[in-house]
Amino acid sequence: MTLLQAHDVHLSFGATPALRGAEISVREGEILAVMGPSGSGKSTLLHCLAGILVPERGEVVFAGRRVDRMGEHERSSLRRDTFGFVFQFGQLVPELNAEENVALPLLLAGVRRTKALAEARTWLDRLGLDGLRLRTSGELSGGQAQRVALARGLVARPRVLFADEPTGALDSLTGEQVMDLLVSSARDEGTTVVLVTHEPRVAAYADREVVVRDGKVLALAPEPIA
Ligand SMILES: Nc1ncnc2c1ncn2[C@@H]1O[C@H](COP(=O)(O)OP(=O)(O)OP(=O)(O)O)[C@@H](O)[C@H]1O
Repeated sequence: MTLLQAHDVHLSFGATPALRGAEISVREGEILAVMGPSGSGKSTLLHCLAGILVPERGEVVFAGRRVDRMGEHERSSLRRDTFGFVFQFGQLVPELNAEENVALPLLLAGVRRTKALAEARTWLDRLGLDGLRLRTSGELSGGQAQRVALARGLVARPRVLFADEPTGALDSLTGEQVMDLLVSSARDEGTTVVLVTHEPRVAAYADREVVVRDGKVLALAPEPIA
């Protein structure tokens, strides 16, 4: 079943067209990799799907709801309550420790602090970070910080996890560890994942790949079975 869809989406930044009639369908529970060269429009497409940006033309539909027609308040509730995010550079709040960073989405959703922190600890344990829960981002390695960011992206049990180059700042071994955790956690939780990456090794973790080129989405045929 299709959970999230963009149809004929156009968006420009000034004179620069970033999306020019993008079409994409994301099925419930799948891990979809969005590939393509630098500047092709991958991040802009992710931002439109996630209700961060509003297209100038076209439709974005999540679970039957027109995201492109929502006001800022409704889109921000959707992002907070239904979507999770992991970005390239973790973007942890530097003043907070790992446990508090992970608890943030729950606190923003109104969950009591003790409950939110307990849930955060569960996720830190799951991602092998139990010894690091009181460290701030400055006291974590890049891979550890990105695992904390992953825990934060998943803690509120989002329907869709948007991951924009989640391993882009990591060496390849650390990147693979983060992808292993991302994929296994998403599968366990039944979370749908939209993964933007330009690395084929990262895209190989996905169930399906599409390529963005010049603001349009090209679907790839499935690999023939050898
Ligand atoms: N906030 C912005 N202001 C101006 N131009 C932008 C902005 N965001 C993106 N663009 C432009 O829109 C086009 C698409 O950018 P986008 O970031 O979506 O591509 P991308 O495929 O994700 O690239 P990369 O892999 O390098 O991150 C590019 O030409 C980019 O320079």
